Parts: sequence; structure tokens; C-alpha cells
Amino acid sequence: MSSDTSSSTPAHPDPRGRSDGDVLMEVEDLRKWFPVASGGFLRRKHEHVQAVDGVSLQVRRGETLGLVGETGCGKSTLARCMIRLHDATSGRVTFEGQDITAMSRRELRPLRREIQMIFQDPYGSLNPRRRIGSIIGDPFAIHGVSSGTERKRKVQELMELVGLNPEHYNRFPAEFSGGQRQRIGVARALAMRPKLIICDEPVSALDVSIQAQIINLLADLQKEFNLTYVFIAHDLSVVRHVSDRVAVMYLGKVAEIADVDDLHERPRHPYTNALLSAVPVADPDVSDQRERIILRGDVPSPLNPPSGCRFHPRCPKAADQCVVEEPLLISRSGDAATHLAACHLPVQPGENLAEARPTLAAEYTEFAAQDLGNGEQS
Ligand SMILES: Nc1ncnc2c1ncn2[C@@H]1O[C@H](COP(=O)(O)OP(=O)(O)OP(=O)(O)O)[C@@H](O)[C@H]1O
Repeated sequence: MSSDTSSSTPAHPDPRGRSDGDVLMEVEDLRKWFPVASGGFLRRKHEHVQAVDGVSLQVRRGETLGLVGETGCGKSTLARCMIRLHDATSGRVTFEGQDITAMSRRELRPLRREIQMIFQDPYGSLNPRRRIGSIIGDPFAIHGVSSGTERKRKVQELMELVGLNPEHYNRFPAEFSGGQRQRIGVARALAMRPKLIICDEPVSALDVSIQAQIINLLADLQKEFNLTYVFIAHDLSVVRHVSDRVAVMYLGKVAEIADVDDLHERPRHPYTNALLSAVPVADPDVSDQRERIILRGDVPSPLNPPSGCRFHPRCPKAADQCVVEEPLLISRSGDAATHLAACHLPVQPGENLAEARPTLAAEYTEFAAQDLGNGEQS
């Protein structure tokens, strides 16, 4: 097996896929490490959860960028750094060219109107003791925009826009269904007419029948207000439906990023391949032909991530190079300039990873990890 690293397409002006297109937000080499203490009083160890570790990506104006990956891979932490709910450990986030990571809270305030977030949990993100009129009107109060009857009129307009009955202005969150509560969250996010909305698993907590309604609502609003979305989800089929581009995260890093159809038709990272192989297909013929790739083991701890490529202990293609050398996220030979993969041995068209045997290097790493585990227990 030969490495593909050296064959990254030289013809591309920038193998990191940067474009001169209209970039609304840029994330550059972003790290968010959470300090944690473990062990007893005498053997106290200070470690770091490497939740996000060196992520670079662009969000283009008017697009929906999907962000997928297994639980704990750092999607929400990245999203929170993008909106400065978390301060980054290092790296930069720029919004319309302004470095928001370096801004004081005061400088950040006007930008808070432009970047909003919709949260996963439509139950937990609304205060049950407040009426929805005042919840949706919060941004007007915070930013000192309109008051009294004018604010009420604006809130009722927002309610109508998201498909809520404006006459329900004085009701409490408990009087609404899950889907309606998520509409309240959408209305609140829209109040200041933001440019970017980060949707953190906005439909995961909803019944499947309601998910489509919320997704359609978000799509309609995007068209009407020229919104840009970062859409976080576990579910690749939801992401495919809503996204223009998709970034696949694994253990704090971007494994692959590409236009949505390109990613689905020609996934290059073995992790993306495995995720896609698990997506249900409606067509029984296609479904019968497809083999699911079963990944070995669990996602390793972000406290002590594997060396080299973080995916190597679970990768059916891993070779020695993958254990020692971290792959760059770049455009690989034969790929579009916008298709980037962080893999030394990208998947080739027609290659069947379900048949691939774990390589010696991967088996050795697993064996060594088990050995270490046993050693600690004894
Ligand atoms: N405040 C914190 N302190 C310590 N560790 C944290 C903190 N927040 C998140 N983490 C850890 O960082 C890693 C990434 O978490 P994050 O919530 O960003 O992942 P995620 O991909 O969004 O997962 P999910 O899909 O379950 O929400 C996890 O290991 C998580 O336990």
C-alpha cells in the first residue's frame, strides 16, 4: 500500500481548499482544551480534554455547512467557540474579517446580533416560568431595541413567521409541543436578523415526523433572509438533506470536508466511509448491495488521543505511517480543490473497506493499548 500524501494535487492553487469566495466566518487552527484534574490528593494529575484540536474551516455566506461526527467528537465545543460561548485555547475565529477570539465582551456585543444559536433541547433551552412573548423578545431587551407595544408587535410577527399562533404570546413553554418549542427557539434566534445561525442538533430531540417540518422551516427562512447556517447533527442523512458542504469530525479534528454530493459519492476518509455505510438507504437494491463497515472499538479518550492519525486504531486501512505521522487536511490526488481529507491512505473509488483486514500497525496499537490497560489494573 502506498501513501497518497505526496500526491496531493499540485495543480490546485491552495491544497488546503481555501477559496476567495465570500467567506462569512473563518476558523483557523482552533484549539479548545478543557483542563481536568484526576487521581487522588497525592497523585493528582492535571490533564486536558482535547475537545477541539487544530480545526480550520470556512463558512461561506448563504451556505449551510453540516458538521457531523459521533458523540464527543467536539462538534458542540467548536460551535460554542465560533459564537464565543467558549474562549478558545488557541487559534482564531474571524467573522466578516474581524477576529472575534481577540475581542473584549464589550466589543463582541454588536456581533452577538449577527451570530445566533439554536440549541438541541427545545425543552431545556426555554425557561419554563417565562411567557413565550418575553422569551422571544429577549434579544430586543438585551440589545435595547424597541419596547412596549412595538416590541410585542415585532414578537408576534416573528411568531407568525415561524408558524406559531401570535395569540399564544402569553402562554408558557409547557403549553407547547416539542416542535412548537423549537419554533420558539428559531423565532428567538431570528429576532435580531442575524447573518449566521449555528444550529446545534436542532431536530435530534424531535419525533421524526416533526423533524421535517423544522428543517423545512429553516430552509424557507434561509431563502427569505439570506441566512448562513452551520448545522450540527449525528445523522448524516439529515445533514445530506440540508447541507451544501459537510465537515466530518473525529476526536477533535476535521477528518474530511467537501461539497455534500462529492462527500457522499466519493468519500475519501475511511471514517466518512464507515459513517456513510451506516446510513439507511430507501432503495432496497442499493441497500442489498451495500455492506456496512463495522468499526472496531470505541472512540478513544480525548484526554489521551492516539498518536499520528487519531483514527488509526479503528481504521481498516491503517499502516505504520498512520501511527506516527499526523495527516494534513488537504485536497488529495484527483479530488476537487474543495474536497479535503486528512488521510495518508484515502479510500479509492470502488474500494470495499468492509472487506479490509485491520493492518498489523492497527492491531499492534490495539494490543499495546490492551496491554497497558491490563498493566494498570494489576
Ligand atoms: N466543559 C467541559 N469540561 C470538560 N470536558 C468537556 C467540557 N465540554 C465538553 N467536554 C468534552 O469535550 C469532548 C467534546 O464534547 P462535545 O460536547 O463538543 O462533543 P459533541 O461532538 O458535540 O458531542 P454530542 O454530539 O454528544 O453533543 C467530550 O469528550 C466532552 O466530554
